[in-house]
Amino acid sequence: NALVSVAGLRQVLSDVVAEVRRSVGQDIDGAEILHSLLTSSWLQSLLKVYECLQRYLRDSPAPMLDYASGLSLQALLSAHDTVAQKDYEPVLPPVPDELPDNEEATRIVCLVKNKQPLGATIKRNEITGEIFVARVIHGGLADRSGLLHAGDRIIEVNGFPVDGMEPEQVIQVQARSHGTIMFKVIPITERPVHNQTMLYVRAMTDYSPQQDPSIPCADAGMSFRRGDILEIVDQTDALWWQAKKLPCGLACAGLIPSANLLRRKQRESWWSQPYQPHACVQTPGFRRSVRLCRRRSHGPAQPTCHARCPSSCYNSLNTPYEEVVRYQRHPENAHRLIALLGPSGVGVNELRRRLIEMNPNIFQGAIPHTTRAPRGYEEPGREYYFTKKNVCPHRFLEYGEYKGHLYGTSVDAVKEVLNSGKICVVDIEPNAVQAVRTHELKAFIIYVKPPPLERLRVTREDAYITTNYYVNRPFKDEDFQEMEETARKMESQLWHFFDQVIVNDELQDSCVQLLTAVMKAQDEPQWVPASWIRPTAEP
Ligand SMILES: Nc1ncnc2c1ncn2[C@@H]1O[C@H](COP(=O)(O)OP(=O)(O)OP(=O)(O)O)[C@@H](O)[C@H]1O
Repeated sequence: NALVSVAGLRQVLSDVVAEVRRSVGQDIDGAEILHSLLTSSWLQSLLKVYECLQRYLRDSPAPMLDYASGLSLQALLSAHDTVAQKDYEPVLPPVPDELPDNEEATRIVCLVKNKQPLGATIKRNEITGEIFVARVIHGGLADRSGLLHAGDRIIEVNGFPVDGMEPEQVIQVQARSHGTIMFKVIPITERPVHNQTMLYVRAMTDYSPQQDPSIPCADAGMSFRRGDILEIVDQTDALWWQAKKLPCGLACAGLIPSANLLRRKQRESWWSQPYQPHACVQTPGFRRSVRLCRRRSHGPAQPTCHARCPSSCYNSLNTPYEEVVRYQRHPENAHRLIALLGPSGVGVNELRRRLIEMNPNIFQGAIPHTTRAPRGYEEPGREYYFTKKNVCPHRFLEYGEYKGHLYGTSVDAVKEVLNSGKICVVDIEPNAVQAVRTHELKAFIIYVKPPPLERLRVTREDAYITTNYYVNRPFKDEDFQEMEETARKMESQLWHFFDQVIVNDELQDSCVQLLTAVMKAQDEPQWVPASWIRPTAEP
């Protein structure tokens, strides 16, 4: 017995190795798999069995009584019979007697209905009136049965011939049945080859099947929000994909528009909307901090090196889904850039300053460039990099002008901190989001969100706001309202880029949350754009 079990165990372990190899081949993060594998309850149970067997081999226990082995065999057989005699619900109806002559061609499929939907959609051939299975939803009842396939022709449902019926009538027939439902089908002869590779995407837009009249079956649809991570499980249909939302609670997938279809829908709705002058978060959100003099200007927006639109307006029109992969920084690789973003006055600088103060050996800001002359106490490369040239030709994350001089944070300044082994923490404007989401900086973007108005009033009672004219004064209700308005705009345009959201209510709590998020970004697996890891991949 022990030998048989050891052989079985060996089989299970080699299956596990094969599974790990397959997953590694599919570019899943290795450490995460290993962790989930080692903590899985079944492996623990398996190891316990193994230990028992080892102990058995070592101690070679002998039965206390001669007839003990006979007794245990009897007990085993009796347990087997009890289980085998149990009636499992429900009883399936008998297979009909009169099968058509060409019985080879038909198949009787009985499915036991539970609370779940059937997980298949149907369509009618408008010329012949024949009813077909249009699609089988991945992980649904029909799919798990393995007996119904897209393209199967349905002849009867619960004994009712369905040819010529409207799809809605067929659905009514099946809805009336309780317990089991029987289909008579002519299976499709050539099933499409499923050549699925695992694909994960980040949704760059919101979608609701209930508001989409073009979806073949709204009940089979899946809604999602910008920023959600979706696992695409079926792309057979060019228009309607099947996907699951992660972290995955449901076994059953839902229908979502394919990238092409969604792009088309977005363009159509974009054209049909009344013209609005560019409504991106530009100047209203600009920080007032003196540091970079990115003052709120009352004139038109300052052009910046990265003056492209930061938000969904262009970006998500081209890429409604961004392909993502699981990425975990290797301890020897540079840290990910930590980019903080939030409406002016919310506390981005305060949080950044406190984080760096907590441990300046680990956290550091990037040193800005300026075209102004150094002051007496300033040392080049400490407060600023002093440059005579216009800062724009450098690769700048952002820059602005103050009293005729340019100030800016360059990609190189960020990289210098990262290359020194420290964690670089910067605060960015909305228009720098794209500039930090790159293969080389791999920014982890933290959005600092204002708490509700009543909490702002309480927590900011003794705080001071830096106004446009660099005057510190207590916060007023108008400041809070402006902060919330900017927050709304930022969220509506950039939500899908946020890796973490911190509501800056109690400052101490926010600092703890920030530190936790920063360490998580460096040490735990995260979803990142696939193009960061495979730079040659299509963006
Ligand atoms: N959670 C908080 N509770 C109380 N006061 C806070 C909190 N967060 C920030 N503050 C205070 O609010 C004021 C504005 O914060 P901070 O300067 O960090 O804003 P900011 O988001 O960087 O905006 P800007 O760059 O426009 O100044 C500061 O006086 C800061 O100490």
